Amino acid sequence: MTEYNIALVGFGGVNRALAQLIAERNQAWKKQLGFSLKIVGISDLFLGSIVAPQGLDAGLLSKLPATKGALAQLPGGQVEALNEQVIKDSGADIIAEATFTNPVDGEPASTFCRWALEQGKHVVTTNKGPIALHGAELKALAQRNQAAFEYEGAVMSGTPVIRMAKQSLAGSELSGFEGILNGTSNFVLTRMDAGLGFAEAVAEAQALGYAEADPTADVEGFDVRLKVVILANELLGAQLTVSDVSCRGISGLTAADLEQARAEGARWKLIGSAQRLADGSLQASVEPRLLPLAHPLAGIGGAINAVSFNTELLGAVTVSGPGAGRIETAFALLSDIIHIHQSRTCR
Ligand SMILES: NC(=O)C1=CN([C@@H]2O[C@H](COP(=O)(O)OP(=O)(O)OC[C@H]3O[C@@H](n4cnc5c(N)ncnc54)[C@H](O)[C@@H]3O)[C@@H](O)[C@H]2O)C=CC1
Ligand SMILES: N[C@@H](CC=O)C(=O)O
Repeated sequence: MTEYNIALVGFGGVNRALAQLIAERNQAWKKQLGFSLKIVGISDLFLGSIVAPQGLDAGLLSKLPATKGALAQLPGGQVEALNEQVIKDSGADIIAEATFTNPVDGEPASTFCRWALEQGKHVVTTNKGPIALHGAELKALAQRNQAAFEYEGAVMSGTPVIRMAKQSLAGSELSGFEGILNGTSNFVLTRMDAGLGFAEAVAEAQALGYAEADPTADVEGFDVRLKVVILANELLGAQLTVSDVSCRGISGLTAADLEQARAEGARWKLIGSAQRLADGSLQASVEPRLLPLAHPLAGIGGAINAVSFNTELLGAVTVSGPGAGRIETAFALLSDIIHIHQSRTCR
């Protein structure tokens, strides 16, 4: 039975939910999955940091008060976020990186990934910045150091999309995709349809742990733009950058627009898409689209997301499931760890 030492970088909603899952399920994982996880370090900008090669109590951690420097209350804990020390010196085999997504340059999360990969430590991350903005470099670094770099949760949270499409749609001649790829904006549109104001709906999405630290990224489409870049580069062999994807969010939609759509038997949805054109070029966009109710994406409500892959051999293949949520996204980290474990033990 394998025990992986894991360090958590960023201890907000997602990594705290991972600690909760470890506390509740580690024993069951030994039997079901053939491994368990020991938390040997945590760092967080707000909570501080701790290195504990002997292992930390995941149950206690998942209930740590969300107060400034709270990790300093634990023996050996510090008020400062000593990210580099936690990544390099905690004895971690795996770094779970879940700090803020920076949609402009992907930092400092990309540097956290580099520190880990340079030392041959595996990285699992839900952060979209490093993959969308530095994906090729980080994948090459991982390969050079025989480390895994996994990021299933970066698109559609714990709903299997990236690995599923890469593995199971290989050979199907994928030509593009369109999808609802942001839980917050879809939740906001659904709540506005039920009569809530825009700001109240955004506040609800924040309270439920769906929104980015700055929800502008959700409602202006910047988050979906990163996801379109990730999917296009992973699945369509593209080398897109964010500037290749036109982007408009939902902040311009009013209650009157939604009401008019209802009257016309349609719904507004924020759609991210990329399509390979006949000349081989790729057209990619993020924009609100008015969908007739019969459209497969029109009925997707709340924080649920869905993506339809266009393939030559199967036609459209649509995957739907949670697009955001703390436990849902922590599951994505678990699925990355399972993938790492299986790749190394089932050769
Ligand atoms: N919450 C969700 O539903 C999903 C989140 N994600 C991504 O996962 C990541 C984490 O999400 P959440 O946990 O919800 O966010 P969060 O905002 O709850 O937590 C992020 C944590 O990272 C810490 N942090 C920020 N910068 C840091 C730095 N430089 N050094 C150390 N710690 C730092 C913050 O103090 C905060 O506690 C984000 O990148 C987000 O975009 C991806 C899919 C779904
Ligand atoms: N804020 C994002 C979280 C997942 O990427 C969303 O709402 O989809």
